[in-house]
Amino acid sequence: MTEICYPKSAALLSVEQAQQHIRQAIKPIEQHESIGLTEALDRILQQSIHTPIDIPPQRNAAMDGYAFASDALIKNQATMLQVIGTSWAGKPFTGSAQPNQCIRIFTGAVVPDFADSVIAQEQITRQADQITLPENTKPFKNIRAAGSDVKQHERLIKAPKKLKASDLGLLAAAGIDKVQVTRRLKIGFFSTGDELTAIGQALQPGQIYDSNRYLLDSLLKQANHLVTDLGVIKDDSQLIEHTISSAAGKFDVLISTGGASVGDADFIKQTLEKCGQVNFWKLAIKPGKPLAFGKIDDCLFFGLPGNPVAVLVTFEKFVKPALQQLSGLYPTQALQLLARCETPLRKSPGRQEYQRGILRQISPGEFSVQAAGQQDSHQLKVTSLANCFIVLNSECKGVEAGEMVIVEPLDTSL
Ligand SMILES: Nc1nc2c(c(=O)[nH]1)N[C@H]1C(S)=C(S)[C@@H](COP(=O)(O)OP(=O)(O)OC[C@H]3O[C@@H](n4cnc5c(N)ncnc54)[C@H](O)[C@@H]3O)O[C@H]1N2
Ligand code: MOO
Repeated sequence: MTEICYPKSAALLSVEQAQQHIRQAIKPIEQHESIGLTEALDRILQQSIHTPIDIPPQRNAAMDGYAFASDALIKNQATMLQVIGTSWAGKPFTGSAQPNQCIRIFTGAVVPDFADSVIAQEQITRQADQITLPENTKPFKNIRAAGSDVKQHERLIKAPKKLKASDLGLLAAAGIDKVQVTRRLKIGFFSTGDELTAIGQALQPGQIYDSNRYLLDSLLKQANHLVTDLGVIKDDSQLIEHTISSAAGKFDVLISTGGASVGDADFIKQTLEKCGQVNFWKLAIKPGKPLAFGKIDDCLFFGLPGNPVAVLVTFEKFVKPALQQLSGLYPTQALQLLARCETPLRKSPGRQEYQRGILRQISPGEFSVQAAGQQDSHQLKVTSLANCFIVLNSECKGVEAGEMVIVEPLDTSL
């Protein structure tokens, strides 16, 4: 009988080492395009923007009331003024006024040059065209100066930045209708596995539904990504090689799931080696150990493990920051909080674990967490229940109930 000797695992790269390898391998995309504001949400701004005008462009009222010159105020006495006109928002008052005159004014309306103060209507009494300002009325109130938000030529937004709703509001306030953004990242992804069946079809013995493709598709859905689903590829080294080599030239990033480990039907790592280069394979992370990362020419390749929870974790920790960097952003770190762990957590030393947890806010700034359920890497229901990762470093040998742990929220509202 021939004895088979399986190679033992070499030392595993840490999460931080792997992230560093990825950062070093990435050259941000330099091509950009000009797009309209309505298309720009979540796109990556490539060129800093300065405002061509003051915002607000003119001095205007912060309250509905009356605009007057403070010289008219009589110390320790009520002041009577005559109302001689109105400044509406969008229809300024164009006349002039004597010192004892004022105008009716509305929030946002231009304050005419003669006036330096606005009083809210609730504070005065009015009879016909006469108003009475109470004694000790304060001057210079309720006027927003031109440029009090942003001065002309000041920088509005520094690139690179992923544009959010308030950025677009700010750009619109400056009258800017177009922005220079990084072109969309072209991302292709596929599943590997003979056992995979598309949803909508009946399962045959030994088959499972291909959940990874839906998970990955959802993780990738973003305004900045042009995503192509390349389907399911059988566990056949030639088919996998053909898929990778023919797709690499068309995408900035290729992502596969499954076939990343050491089984006889796992071909991802060796195919990547054949078609391009493997930067690393196998990490001290759980789940996600057999992640393979490399390049085929300029195309980044992520061979994610097949287990669905490993797909989620490796996407969050490695693919997401890589996509940010590729599109010109600085990769963001996950927000980490300290929470009291309500349940004991089992863990063996050796790999950094991202256990799935349920995080609760007890009071502002005070959190508790519990395991969302069992922690096997095929368990999607527990992952669906979870709203955070509980991060346990590789030396950790388990957690007692009541200990403080680091958590990374997956949802922004608890
Ligand atoms: N002898 C060893 N075996 C395994 C090791 C190891 O170090 N030595 N590592 C384990 C770890 S950790 C993981 S994770 C898995 C990853 O293996 P692969 O990337 O090769 O993935 P597969 O074997 O193809 O599949 C694993 C698991 O996931 C299911 N799967 C695959 N694709 C999908 C999909 N698209 N949708 C839903 N589920 C999918 C598949 O049926 C398997 O159950 O290897 C361990 N083994
Ligand atoms: O580390 Mo694997 O990714 O057990 O699931």
